[in-house]
Amino acid sequence: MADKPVTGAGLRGQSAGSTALCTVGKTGSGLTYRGFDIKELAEKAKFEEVAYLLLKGKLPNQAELSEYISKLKSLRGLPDALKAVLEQIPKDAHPMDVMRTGTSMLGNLETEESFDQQQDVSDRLLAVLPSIICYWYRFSHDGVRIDTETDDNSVGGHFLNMLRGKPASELHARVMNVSLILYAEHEFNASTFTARVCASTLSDMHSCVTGAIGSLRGPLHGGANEAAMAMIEDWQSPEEAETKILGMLERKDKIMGFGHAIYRESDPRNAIIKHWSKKLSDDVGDDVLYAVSERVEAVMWREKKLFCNADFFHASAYHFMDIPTKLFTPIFVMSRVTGWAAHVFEQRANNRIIRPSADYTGPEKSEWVPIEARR
Ligand SMILES: CC(=O)SCCNC(=O)CCNC(=O)[C@H](O)C(C)(C)COP(=O)(O)OP(=O)(O)OC[C@H]1O[C@@H](n2cnc3c(N)ncnc32)[C@H](O)[C@@H]1OP(=O)(O)O
Ligand SMILES: O=C([O-])CC(=O)C(=O)O
Repeated sequence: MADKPVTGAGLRGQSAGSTALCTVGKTGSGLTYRGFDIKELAEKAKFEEVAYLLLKGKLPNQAELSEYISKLKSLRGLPDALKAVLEQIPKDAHPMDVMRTGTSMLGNLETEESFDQQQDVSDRLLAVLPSIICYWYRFSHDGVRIDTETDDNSVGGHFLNMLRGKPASELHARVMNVSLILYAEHEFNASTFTARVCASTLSDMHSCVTGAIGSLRGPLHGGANEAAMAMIEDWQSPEEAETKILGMLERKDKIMGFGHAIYRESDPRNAIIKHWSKKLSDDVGDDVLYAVSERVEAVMWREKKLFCNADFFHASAYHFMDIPTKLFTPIFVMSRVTGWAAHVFEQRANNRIIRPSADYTGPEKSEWVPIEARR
């Protein structure tokens, strides 16, 4: 794909500030968090280690990591007033709306009174977001009030345990760990930029994260993993998938899970999650969905030179783990909250209110007409 022209549309290609957190597509396809390559992090790190790296600025040593994991485990409980709110939200609500409301309610109950509290407030959010979504999901769908204080060390294992009422297998906990690492941070993407704009007014952390959740919800951003699943789930064979995709391209439909605003050649997270999707496909004895996904990938590249972004093979990977499709994007929130919070810290540390200009396209001069004379 050729380089994109730098135009005002979507602020594409324009620098909107600086960050020490992440590089995206520097070599056309690379991704680093504080200088660490995503491939190495996905292979060697725990998600909690990556969260520490983003939020505290360095990799933890063993003692620091153990202490951090214990801290996060101790922060998983939900206040009664928050449970009461979650119990009011209907079963057919969008789970991203539940995440947004849960975060906002927490901001009423545990308000960030001073920026000195920002680390603790962020750790609390990281620890409690899985509890928020699972408490609501299990109450509204299964009629049970779950205990959100499980003994799992990992955020991913904890999430799966609450969702299913039993500890996750080693394979599933491993895939969740990788997935949360892949989604944790991505420079000035739409939701992170939302958080930074909010932070630039010197607002509180819960407002920044609530706004970011709203931005992530859309299908052009985090909502694409769910939209990709909805697209591929009915296709019974690679041949059917190819016919359907060609029809969609003919109609100029957007294919969810493909393309990216920054990467030009590939999204480095795709090969990683694709590898785990294949392992899960073998694990469940699938002989349709993975093959369908691979064919969609091949057709999109052949026809449009469009590559899978992080979301496409996440769809099949989560599906193979029996995670309901509507919970896919909330998992993204459980991870990206680390990146959002770290960007809020950065914004606060070197702040100027973010307020760009617009090119005016309205009328030069409008004549006032009294209301009774208007048609
Ligand atoms: C975790 C994330 O948030 S990753 C992104 C998740 N989002 C998706 O998967 C949604 C599908 N993808 C898209 O809508 C886009 O690729 C975006 C939003 C990710 C990036 O948007 P842009 O930067 O505006 O795309 P870009 O400039 O590369 O588009 C170039 C051309 O390819 C087309 N294109 C880009 N992505 C797709 C796609 N997924 N399906 C079909 N055509 C596409 C565009 O329509 C555009 O064509 P045009 O010039 O005729 O209008
Ligand atoms: O960077 C972007 O535009 C979208 C995003 O958040 C990601 O790919 O993880």
